[in-house]
Amino acid sequence: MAEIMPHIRLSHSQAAPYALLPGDPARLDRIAPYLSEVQELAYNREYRSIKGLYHGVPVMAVSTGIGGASAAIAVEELSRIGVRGMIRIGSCGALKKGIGLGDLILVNGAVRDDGASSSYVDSKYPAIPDTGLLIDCMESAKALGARTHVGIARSHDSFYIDQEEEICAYWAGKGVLGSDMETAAVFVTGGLRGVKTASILNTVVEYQDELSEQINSYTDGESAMMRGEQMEILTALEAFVRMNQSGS
Ligand SMILES: O=P(O)(O)O[C@H]1O[C@H](CO)[C@@H](O)[C@H]1O
Ligand SMILES: O=c1cc[nH]c(=O)[nH]1
Repeated sequence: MAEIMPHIRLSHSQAAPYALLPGDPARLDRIAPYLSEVQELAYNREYRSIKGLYHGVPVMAVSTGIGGASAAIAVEELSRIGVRGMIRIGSCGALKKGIGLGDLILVNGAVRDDGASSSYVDSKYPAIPDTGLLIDCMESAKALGARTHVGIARSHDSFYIDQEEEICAYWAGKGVLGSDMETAAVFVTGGLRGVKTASILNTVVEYQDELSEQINSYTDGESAMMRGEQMEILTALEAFVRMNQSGS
């Protein structure tokens, strides 16, 4: 019998070549309408998974929970069952004025301020996406008319440390566009395991706005943030179509 991975609770026979990686399991409900022949696969801890077709291309969506540690487990176990392309579709806080709610950040490198990527490899190893998959994302976002910014994100492990504001100001001063918690771990584990990865982040907090207030209004269906989420889902799905067409 095919080996079932201990955390995602999936085996090789259930895999698709491509996977969307949202943090939040609830985001799968908003991905499913874009797919046909949708199957619910598994739900263990933070790892919920579905599979379907997007324009005939088999795609999974697997939630990774909050933080690099659980995201790295997802990348590991998905690569072991044969997934070759993974795109994180997450939310982020902007670190630059002018990046508005619902704008997408297409990450071309991540500051490794998380613990998980450091457990894997020395911090001199770069947290970068697959170049071809990033280009596929950039072209897809442009074709869809999404508001995008291409640049660096900072992946961190906690919202609530005492120096949070100073740390954000420091990285903003270095030209970093936004903060999330998983991109660095996804890029580093993907790079080490030979998986093509990318990360698209939907802005849910503008720079220097009140964090908890905006995260609380994130589920408002009418909001720019929800349109941003729809755009990141479609951008990633279209990028997988391009990746599939190029045979990579
Ligand atoms: O919206 P998701 O993908 O969960 O991503 C962001 O939201 C969570 C924090 O609120 C962290 O996981 C962060 O990276
Ligand atoms: O500011 C934010 C918002 C979402 N996710 C983060 O990691 N930071």
